[in-house]
Amino acid sequence: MTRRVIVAANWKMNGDSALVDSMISGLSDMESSNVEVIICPSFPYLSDLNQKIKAADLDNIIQVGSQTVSKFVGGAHTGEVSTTMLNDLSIKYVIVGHSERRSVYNETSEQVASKVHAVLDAGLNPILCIGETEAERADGKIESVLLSQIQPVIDEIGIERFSDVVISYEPVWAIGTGKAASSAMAQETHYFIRQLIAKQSKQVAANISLLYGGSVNAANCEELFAQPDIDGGLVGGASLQAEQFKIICSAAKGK
Ligand SMILES: O=C[C@H](O)COP(=O)(O)O
Repeated sequence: MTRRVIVAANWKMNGDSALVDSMISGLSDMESSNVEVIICPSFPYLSDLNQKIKAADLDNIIQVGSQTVSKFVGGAHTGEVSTTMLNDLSIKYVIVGHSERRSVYNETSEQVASKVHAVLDAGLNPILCIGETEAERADGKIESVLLSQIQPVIDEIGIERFSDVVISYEPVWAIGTGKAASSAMAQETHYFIRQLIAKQSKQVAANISLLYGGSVNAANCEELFAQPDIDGGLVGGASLQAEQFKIICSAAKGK
């Protein structure tokens, strides 16, 4: 796949039917652009949001994504949701390996790799989250941590398919803290990620989309998205307000 500009909203375990409605009305004047806009609500709202996006004629601008998925295709897995079910609801994107899934639900990089594989095999688009903790950064382990999160996925799906993966670099210390990485710091890490992939395929490194996540807001998005190796963002808290989210999506236009 070729390099794309993407702004994705991760609502996490926030929101309700009222948020779906207020988001549709707040984003109703959004215009088509080079930016792929994705909204990822919790499972119960996927279908409602998708249908309302279509009804509002926004489906050529906004797509819907899931926040996680099972690596299994079906069967006795209580509480899980499969890629087949997401396809049935016409969901196009899946966030995989968010740091909250890794730390709270103990998802390993190998399990994350299996999920990415399942997502690709189902014809869906994975957004693979990677990022170091504050302690890992302080210990100078950023590069080894990122490699340990990326390599199992490449080993699982092969380097050629890796360009179909969207990566979101989210330093854990920047998530939900209001302390975003500086644009220079984020660019430096994105450049490192692209070089790391280039060692295995220059073409994949050039084509892969690298998003930044972690306290992106209306005030810092422009500077972050102006960086050459940042292709958009994965936005948590600021995506719960249509006006802020629109500003963030606009900042990615023309990249
Ligand atoms: O998936 C989104 C990230 O975890 C960022 O969340 P945040 O924008 O609330 O810091």
